[in-house]
Amino acid sequence: MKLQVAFDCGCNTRTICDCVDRISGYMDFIEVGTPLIIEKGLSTVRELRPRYPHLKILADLKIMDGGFYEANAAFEAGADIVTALAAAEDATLKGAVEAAAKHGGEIMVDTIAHPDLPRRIGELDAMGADYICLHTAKDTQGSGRDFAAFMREMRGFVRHAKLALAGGINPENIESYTSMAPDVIIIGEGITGASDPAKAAGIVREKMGAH
Ligand SMILES: O=C([C@H](O)CO)[C@H](O)[C@H](O)COP(=O)(O)O
Repeated sequence: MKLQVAFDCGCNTRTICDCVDRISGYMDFIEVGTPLIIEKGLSTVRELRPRYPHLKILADLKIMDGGFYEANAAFEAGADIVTALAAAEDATLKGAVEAAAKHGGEIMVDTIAHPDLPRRIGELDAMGADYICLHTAKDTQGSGRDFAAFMREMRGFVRHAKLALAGGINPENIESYTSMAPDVIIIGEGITGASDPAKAAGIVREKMGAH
């Protein structure tokens, strides 16, 4: 089980490096988050690439159109994994998968807000998504809904792709997610927003165990 740490709002290359330098022993993937890419483009990916050759870099583009072009740009900047949205057209997702094949990279398809996941997950698997991410949107995290239960139901539809889980996961609730045996656990604020990110990452890694 891999740990992806997401760097989103208010981050920049310096603050990411300050945090990664303290927690790199606990983590596997650096996520350059969507808000950061909207603010700074792909420059953060370019700056982080040479500094962390041992960590995978995921560019959270959440591609909705222009699949080949946008994914290709992120791989050229140095990303190992690029995200696209399950709600995109098949042609878009196939283009992103094609760009990944060109660069030896991978595509993570984010199912956020998709209305018919049981059907779409099967199609994503068939299109060659490397990862399928079940994702609770930041804007719904406080709604009181049991998102872990929904993910547990949906994870059964993922047959071939690696499974990633994201959205509101933290050191306190992580067992509800590790119990689904995902390939990747994605955590943003639960680590980056903690008063002691190294302590939070250590607890998370311990609870992820030897998986
Ligand atoms: O992808 C994300 C979100 O859509 C904002 O761009 C986050 O990186 C992901 O949800 C993980 O962040 P937390 O919910 O803070 O753990």
